[in-house]
Amino acid sequence: MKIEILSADIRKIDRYCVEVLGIPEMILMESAALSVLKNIDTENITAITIVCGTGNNGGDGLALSRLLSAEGIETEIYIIGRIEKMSPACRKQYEILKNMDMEIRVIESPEDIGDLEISMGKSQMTVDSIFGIGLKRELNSLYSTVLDAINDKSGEIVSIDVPSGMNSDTGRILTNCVKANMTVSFIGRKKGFANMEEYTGKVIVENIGVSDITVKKALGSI
Ligand SMILES: NC(=O)C1=CN([C@@H]2O[C@H](COP(=O)(O)OP(=O)(O)OC[C@H]3O[C@@H](n4cnc5c(N)ncnc54)[C@H](OP(=O)(O)O)[C@@H]3O)[C@@H](O)[C@H]2O)[C@H](O)CC1
Ligand SMILES: [K+]
Repeated sequence: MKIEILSADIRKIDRYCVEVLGIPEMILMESAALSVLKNIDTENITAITIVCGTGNNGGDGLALSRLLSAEGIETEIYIIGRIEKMSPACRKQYEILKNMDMEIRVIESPEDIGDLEISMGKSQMTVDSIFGIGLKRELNSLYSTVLDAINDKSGEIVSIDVPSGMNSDTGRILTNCVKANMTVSFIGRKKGFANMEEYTGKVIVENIGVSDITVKKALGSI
């Protein structure tokens, strides 16, 4: 889509895909993860740290971790926040990784970010999948500390859908924000990205298998 899009529109499109077209949420998530993978130079990267939240943006990151590890890339996976808070799709991705015996470290307190800092320092890339279009309110010290650490310790940074810390509708920074080299955003360029390249880096829009006609139907414009 060439238009700039609001989170409310993305939610309508999501609902339309799931409830009217019958596309399972997990399929949309897999498409999202595959579209991020497509934009990562897997030939030249050996280690990636993936930092996930507990919503569906985090679920995208967990799905991507599985795809990256299948490519032979060393993945260091972190979840920020409490497991009990996970959205159903994020939890499902978490359970799949657990069934695969993949190591996942959970950080619930800003004092516990030591391993994460070491992982990001050793990796060539950090994937930011903490918050997408679902970010609300100012960040607490756990999240603001982690976002600062991502900016300080990472090599290249790729944000999934939205650089974490930014309101995707307005571009407002809630406390602080990841400064990505690249943001792979889904379905449409988010309205809040205008003049925010310092945080988004290069923006790539991927359709995740949702056509322009589906978008128009979902939004009631045809
Ligand atoms: N059609 C699509 O584009 C698809 C997008 N996908 C991905 O899904 C996310 C949106 O997922 P959602 O679960 O709605 O939202 P987020 O993951 O961005 O965030 C929700 C969680 O974050 C918590 N939250 C929000 N603000 C804060 C804050 N300031 N501090 C701490 N925690 C916060 C929120 O908790 P609440 O307490 O507020 O309920 C949630 O736990 C989209 O961006 C894409 O990446 C799909 O995967 C595919 C389809
Ligand atoms: K993100």
